[in-house]
Amino acid sequence: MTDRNGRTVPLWTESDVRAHVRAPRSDDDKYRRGVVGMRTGADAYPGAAVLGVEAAWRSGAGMVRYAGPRRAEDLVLARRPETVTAVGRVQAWVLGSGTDAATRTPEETSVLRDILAGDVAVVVDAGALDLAPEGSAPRILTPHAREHDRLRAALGLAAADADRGASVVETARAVGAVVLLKGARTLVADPDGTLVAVEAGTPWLATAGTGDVLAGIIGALVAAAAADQPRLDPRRLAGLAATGAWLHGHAARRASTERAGGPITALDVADAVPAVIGAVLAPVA
Ligand SMILES: NC(=O)C1=CN([C@@H]2O[C@H](COP(=O)(O)OP(=O)(O)OC[C@H]3O[C@@H](n4cnc5c(N)ncnc54)[C@H](O)[C@@H]3O)[C@@H](O)[C@H]2O)[C@@H](O)CC1
Ligand SMILES: Nc1ncnc2c1ncn2[C@@H]1O[C@H](COP(=O)(O)OP(=O)(O)O)[C@@H](O)[C@H]1O
Repeated sequence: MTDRNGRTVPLWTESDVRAHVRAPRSDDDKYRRGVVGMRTGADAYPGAAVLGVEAAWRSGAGMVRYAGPRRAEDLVLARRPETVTAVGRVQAWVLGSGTDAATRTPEETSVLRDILAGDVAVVVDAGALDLAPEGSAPRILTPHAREHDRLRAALGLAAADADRGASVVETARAVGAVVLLKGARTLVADPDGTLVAVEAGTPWLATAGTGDVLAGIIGALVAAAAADQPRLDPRRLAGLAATGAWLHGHAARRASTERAGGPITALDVADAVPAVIGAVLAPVA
């Protein structure tokens, strides 16, 4: 795929995806499959917690641990009683979906800072993006265009211009983390300047909560990879992020196809993820 400046930006393919999805094994237990920890959802947006947790389960997590406000926790457990609300070890974190930095408590800010200063890989979304620049943990940031511009402003960079690819590479370098810029064409840059594009979705994806689902999918992929190999380098994290976007887009297409090409909701996307993963992992004849 050639961008508007004549550069070639590789498109993420199904065989790239296959190399980043961990197939379950007979010697697995739930911890070997990877545990995702999620601090998402707020009283204003409790549904985002449900969407992300659902997506992480549907993407093959061995366990999902959830921590958030009481109302969000109740909704998560009503939808997914499998979810564990006790504190414990995780192989990947998802922070920020359905939260707002402006209303975050100092206690929550302190917990997020500690996670972002740790060794466990973190997917940083929505209301936690303001804390991402100060983090040292391996990080995947998942902004949409407005969030990307806010992040760039915090980094002292001008708003992204029409050359989205150059902008997202610049952001990834400045923040020292993988940046996944959402859109009809999702771009993933690592801090070394490698850029890939994911074109997998449908315009029906432009509906509330699909970004929360994407964060949950990526969290499960990172946890599975980290359960095998705890130290994931930025190139690997970028591959896992691109894989998440590919699965998400194909799940959306599948969900729409099941509805005669009609509209979908965010939960429909999460529901369709297992069939997409199954097809990717199916032995090629
Ligand atoms: N079910 C849920 O709980 C959901 C929670 N969400 C969470 O909601 C939070 C905010 O995300 P956003 O992407 O909205 O944040 P943004 O701050 O990027 O977007 C809000 C912007 O949209 C503008 N806007 C609001 N309503 C509009 C309208 N009707 N027409 C045109 N412009 C309008 C506002 O002026 C503001 O500038 C995040 O934490 C996100 O994760 C969203 O994912 C949606 C679903
Ligand atoms: N026009 C579009 N075509 C295809 N995919 C889109 C389009 N617009 C948005 N998306 C995808 O939908 C998702 C929306 O995420 P986000 O903006 O974070 O929504 P929310 O905050 O409501 O969860 C992203 O994965 C993005 O790539």
